[in-house]
Amino acid sequence: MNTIDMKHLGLTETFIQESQKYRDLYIGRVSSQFKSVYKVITEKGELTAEISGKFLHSVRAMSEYPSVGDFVMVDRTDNAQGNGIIHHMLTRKSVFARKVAGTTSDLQVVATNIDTILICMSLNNDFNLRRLERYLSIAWDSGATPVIVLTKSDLCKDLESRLYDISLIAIGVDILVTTSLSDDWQPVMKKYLSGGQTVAFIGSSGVGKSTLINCLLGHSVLDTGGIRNDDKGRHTTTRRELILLPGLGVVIDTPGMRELGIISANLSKSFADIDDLAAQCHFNDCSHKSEQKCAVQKAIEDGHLSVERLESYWKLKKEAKYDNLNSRMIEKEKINDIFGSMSGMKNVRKFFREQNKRR
Ligand SMILES: Nc1nc2c(ncn2[C@@H]2O[C@H](COP(=O)(O)OP(=O)(O)OP(=O)(O)O)[C@@H](O)[C@H]2O)c(=O)[nH]1
Ligand SMILES: [Zn+2]
Repeated sequence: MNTIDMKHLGLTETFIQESQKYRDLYIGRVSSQFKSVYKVITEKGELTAEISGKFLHSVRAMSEYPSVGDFVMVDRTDNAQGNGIIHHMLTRKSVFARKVAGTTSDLQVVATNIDTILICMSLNNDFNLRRLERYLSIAWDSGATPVIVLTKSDLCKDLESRLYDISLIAIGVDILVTTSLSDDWQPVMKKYLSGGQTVAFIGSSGVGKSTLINCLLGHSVLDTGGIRNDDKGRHTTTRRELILLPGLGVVIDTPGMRELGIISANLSKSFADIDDLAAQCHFNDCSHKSEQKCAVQKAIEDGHLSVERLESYWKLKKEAKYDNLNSRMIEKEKINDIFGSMSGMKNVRKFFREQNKRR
């Protein structure tokens, strides 16, 4: 088995230091999770592992279970003597969570320890500024840094005006223009992956996320919207969720990142312009609808702010009803909501097991 350079897998000094608390264990990174079975990459390769009983009992909230991207302490580096046991999880630097479809209150950690979220939007029919605002809000909330990746530039005739429109809503965010017909964009994108950094791609189906990942890899690991793989491909149905780019870093590509349901959003960053205006309204609790001396309405009248952007802000605000909390805090709130009145952790564990069954 090849040895893996753990630095390229995202292992930083901070994680190494924290790991030193745990003797006789090895550091690994979770590459996939299916029910209670994890795949963990260590320096010796990938192994199958499960959580120790003690870990299970120490868990206080669902978000404390390991997810794809987490660094964990595991008791072995291969499966020669059976499944590994995960004893601890190292402190996360970012958390990407979403609400579980069909329920109003569950929040699920989708992926962790992402440095950069590459928000993909195609320059042809998928182009939609309101959707971009939504993705930016989600990305900022996770603790990772968003970058806008505009795809399929070969299909776009008015790039200049699109870039201008985006510059008005994506304050302080890098923008990258790509097309699968050339690889001019690759050096810039690789900047976000160098030195073992972790990126994740989000964006609507069909915008070209898999195509970009395959281009970066130089070969095809992911099915794209085109022709299906050959027979070999069909049998290897479990898709890779954590992809190591040799000499660079890590791409996280989990189904959860692709199916963004209702969101947890940080609007103070993605709509900083509206917040700044609101601070100038005459009334502290101005709703920017019909109040006198409303700076937001004034900006609309003066043409400095579009009605669509304000409506998008309201819509997201309503959707993300816990709008002042970030994902991590919401996770805690949810647990309190769900289990506060019941008999504690027994229920949390039961809930987690049922969650697993449902997946
Ligand atoms: N013209 C053009 N087509 C592209 C480009 N990038 C991708 N495509 C095509 O767009 C289609 C969808 O690409 P995918 O990479 O599968 O899209 P995806 O975002 O991974 O889609 P999901 O897996 O559904 O999330 C495929 O037919 C690609 O060949 C591009 O730069 N230009
Ligand atoms: Zn106002």
